[in-house]
Amino acid sequence: MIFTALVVFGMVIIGFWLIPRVLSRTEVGHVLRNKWRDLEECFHRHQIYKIPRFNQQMQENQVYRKVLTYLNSLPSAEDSDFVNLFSGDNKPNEINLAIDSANQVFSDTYLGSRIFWKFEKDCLVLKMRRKEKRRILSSYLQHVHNVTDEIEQKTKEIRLYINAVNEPENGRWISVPFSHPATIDTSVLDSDLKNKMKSDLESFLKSEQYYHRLGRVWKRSYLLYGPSGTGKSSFIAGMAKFLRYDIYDVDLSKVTNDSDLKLLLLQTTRRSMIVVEDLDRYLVEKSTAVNLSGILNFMDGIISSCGEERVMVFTVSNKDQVDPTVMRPGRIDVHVQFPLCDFPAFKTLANTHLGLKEHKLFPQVEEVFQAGASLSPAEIGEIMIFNRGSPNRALKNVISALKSNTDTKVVTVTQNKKEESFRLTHSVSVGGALGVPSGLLDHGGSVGLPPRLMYSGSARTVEESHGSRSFRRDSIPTIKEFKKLYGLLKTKNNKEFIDKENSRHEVSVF
Ligand SMILES: Nc1ncnc2c1ncn2[C@@H]1O[C@H](COP(=O)(O)OP(=O)(O)OP(=O)(O)O)[C@@H](O)[C@H]1O
Ligand SMILES: [Mg+2]
Repeated sequence: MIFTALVVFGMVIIGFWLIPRVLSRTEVGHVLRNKWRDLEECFHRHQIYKIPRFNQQMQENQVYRKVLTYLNSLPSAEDSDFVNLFSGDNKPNEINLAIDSANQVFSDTYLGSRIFWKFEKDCLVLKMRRKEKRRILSSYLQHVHNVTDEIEQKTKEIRLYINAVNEPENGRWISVPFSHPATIDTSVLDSDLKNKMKSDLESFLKSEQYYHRLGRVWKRSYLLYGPSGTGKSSFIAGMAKFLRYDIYDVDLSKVTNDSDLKLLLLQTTRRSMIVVEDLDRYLVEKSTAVNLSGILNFMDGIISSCGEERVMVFTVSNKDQVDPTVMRPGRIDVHVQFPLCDFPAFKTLANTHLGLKEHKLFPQVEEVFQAGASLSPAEIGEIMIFNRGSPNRALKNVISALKSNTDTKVVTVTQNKKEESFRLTHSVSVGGALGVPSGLLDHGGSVGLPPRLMYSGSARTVEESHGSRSFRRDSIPTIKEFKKLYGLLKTKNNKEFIDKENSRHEVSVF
């Protein structure tokens, strides 16, 4: 008797333990759950909304597209009976899941209410309890819109827009997909600075209400300043990728007047980054038809309705040459300095470019840096890339390049006044706009300096000189002349940047 009672008791326990598990893991459980939900819904009156795929003009209904994106992101979509697999649009190796319209119902939960979606011929059907529609309908649709926006923002292809001269049929901008490999993390800069920049950008993205409460245009402006080859353009690429914003790269030399600049701004879209590179050069050389007030108005985004949700980025080599009104707080919100390479930055480059964490030549490199030598990260990076097959040779070449830089400086100090009047405003460049290389490597180079710097005659290699002598843009200077110029340039850059050592990697948020 006792034995039978124990057996029954054991079976009841096993039954209670086993049945829920079997039901939760088998098709039977799934079907039963669905049937129970259907039964539950039978006791409620429902409201039905239809979202047609096409409008009366047979154009795609944007709401339909958004809802479809939203439904694909729901966990119930992943668990549904049929799922389609597609390769990614931009990444063919990626496999994406997409819901199948075959007679399936997708359920969603919002503010405690259950909502059902299903496909019908060329439309999506939304079903919710009638008594709940007032409470949740509009905020649910807003929620769908927000989630979709976020997904689209994350997955959208970034484009680079360039202002063309007179292309009225296609608008003033022409665009290409932007696939620059640089990110904020790959920039060799102080990691604290990079984190500050990331959180600044992140907080900008979330600040719409804040800006509007203050009656301000929702935009933020950054000034990236530092000598050529210090990574400003690459950083812009990283910022755009971080924000997932399109880039509008304004070439001021192609802008015909102030109103043309306004027109360009009008034709940019929300969530974009407007970039003006080398602003100091345009202002000093007056090589643009836009005058200072035109640039100031452009920076202020006076046409507020078309200046919303924009990030503006300006780069300059020399901040001191820029009219202070351009940089007043509010017009430029954040200043970021891009310094020449120092020893810690060199070590990062050695690690990323050559895979070296330590090396017996590092103390020697440090010594040369301590003696005041410096090159841009671009110059050092080029030496490393060129010699990447032999880290030893790469380091030796970096040392000789740095030493020749210091030696030339010593010579420069003793040079007569006439030679000192050489002054380059924007002279050595290894990267074009947004880091697109502007010249081909010439492999005939010898020690240290990257061959491109030694031998390239590309337009940007020696761009301008002020003073008693000048090189034509297309002339190729002799190595001796070039080194002389190069040394003089570095003296100027070093002085500026050593003077500013205390404010190194400054981010000032006004
Ligand atoms: N701080 C850095 N971190 C990583 N890479 C860098 C850095 N500085 C320069 N480089 C590399 O050097 C090349 C040139 O850099 P970039 O064009 O961004 O410099 P820049 O400051 O914009 O120069 P310019 O003022 O001449 O336009 C790029 O390939 C970039 O990857
Ligand atoms: Mg640049």
